[in-house]
Amino acid sequence: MVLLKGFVKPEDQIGMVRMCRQLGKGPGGFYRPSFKNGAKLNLWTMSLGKNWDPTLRSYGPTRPFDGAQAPTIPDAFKMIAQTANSTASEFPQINPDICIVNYYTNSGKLGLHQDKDESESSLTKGLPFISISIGDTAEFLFGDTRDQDQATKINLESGDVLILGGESRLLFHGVSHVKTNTAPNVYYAPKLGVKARK
Ligand SMILES: O=C(O)CCC(=O)C(=O)O
Ligand SMILES: [Fe+2]
Repeated sequence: MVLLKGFVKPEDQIGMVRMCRQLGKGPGGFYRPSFKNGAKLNLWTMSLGKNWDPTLRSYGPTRPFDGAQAPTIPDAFKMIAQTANSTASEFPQINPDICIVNYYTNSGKLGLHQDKDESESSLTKGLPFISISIGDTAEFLFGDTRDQDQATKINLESGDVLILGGESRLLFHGVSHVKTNTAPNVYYAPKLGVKARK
């Protein structure tokens, strides 16, 4: 696991927020997904490149509930993710074809989970996912099990990039809470997590 503090320049953070707002309002934009039992997750999400269905736990070109096609991943997002990826030279380099954008309001959170719905070959090669945080600081948990009490806590601040690859690719991770009004600029949204992967 590699954490690049303050990796994304302030002007690029603002550009990403603008782009997410614009894409989020269009077809395939932000929605609040549900668990299998019908309860809603505490975040808004959209998938770029390919749609990730949190209920089916699989990828496809369109999303089942409204038929919307996943918008294309903006080049600027790919560029930032790939530059961060090459900085963490211990991990293989990817050309991301999936980007999931999570938008957390003040009460937003995400339980401990593994990201393991990517292709078999992506997982066995330990291809990294690259997670860019923008906006309010999030308390991020990670560990070897789903046990929240044993997890390590770190703050993900605006502009931080976290890369999980190789041995750390299947770590359990989640967002315990968002620290309201900690973003460096009022223009920024509450926390946005932009995750690029293959
Ligand atoms: O938003 C984040 O920083 C993490 C999100 C996450 O783990 C996921 O979407 O699988
Ligand atoms: Fe995840």
